[in-house]
Amino acid sequence: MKKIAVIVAGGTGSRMGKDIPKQFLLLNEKPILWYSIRAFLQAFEDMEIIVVAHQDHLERTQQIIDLFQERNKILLVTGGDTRFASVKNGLEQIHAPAVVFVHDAVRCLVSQKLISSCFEQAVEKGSAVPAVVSTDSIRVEEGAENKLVDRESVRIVQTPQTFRSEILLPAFAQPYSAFFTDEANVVEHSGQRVHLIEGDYANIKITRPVDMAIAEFYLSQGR
Ligand SMILES: Nc1ccn([C@@H]2O[C@H](COP(=O)(O)OP(=O)(O)OP(=O)(O)O)[C@@H](O)[C@H]2O)c(=O)n1
Ligand SMILES: C[C@](O)(CO)[C@H](O)COP(=O)(O)O
Repeated sequence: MKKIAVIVAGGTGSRMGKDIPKQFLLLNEKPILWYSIRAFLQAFEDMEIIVVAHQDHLERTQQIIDLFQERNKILLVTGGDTRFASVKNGLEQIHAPAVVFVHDAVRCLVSQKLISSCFEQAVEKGSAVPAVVSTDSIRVEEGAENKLVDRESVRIVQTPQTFRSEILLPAFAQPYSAFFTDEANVVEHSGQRVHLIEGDYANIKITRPVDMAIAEFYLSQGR
């Protein structure tokens, strides 16, 4: 079965508040995106990669791709205005049955173990979406009120969200909805069940400046 990682790097990083999108910020002298590409190249010999980049940063992204000897396995595609549109643009390049990993470029600490688990579970069950239990209490706001939610029933969802292509590609033919913040929602809305697997607390999404310090720490520990 073909293995294809769609690494979405088409965002602008508004919450990070830097001059360049966060996927190009350096950790130990290498851009965040570089670590995400490396993780998938290392996971499987036959991995193919589609990197989706913002139209204003195609050249910068290609320069990162060119750092890899395996650059012939990496295709660069232009992103869209939403994460959904960026993923869809990447998926349009897939023309044969495959296991497809959709991954946030900014989750650069993803482990080999998690990528392998996602693959095995997606082959068996059709989908594998990593998620962790919240370590904080959770409350929902309802108008002026708020109430506690049983946190054991809540999951914090990560990437790579991994699916067999025959499930994922038709789901992305649906018209865009603001609820489509990840692939799990898109697939579920298409009528398919989504299978959750155990995520990894270190697999953080670099979003705000504090996350850079956390990522630096993990890298110094050999991630
Ligand atoms: N139109 C978009 C928006 C997001 N992404 C990607 O989706 C991932 C997760 O999104 P997020 O962390 O929200 O990134 P940004 O949209 O860049 O950040 P912000 O919401 O703070 O602007 C990132 O790798 C981002 O580059 C994308 O490819 N295309
Ligand atoms: C896909 C995702 O990382 C799963 O947690 C998340 O939904 C991305 O959200 P964002 O608002 O685009 O950062």
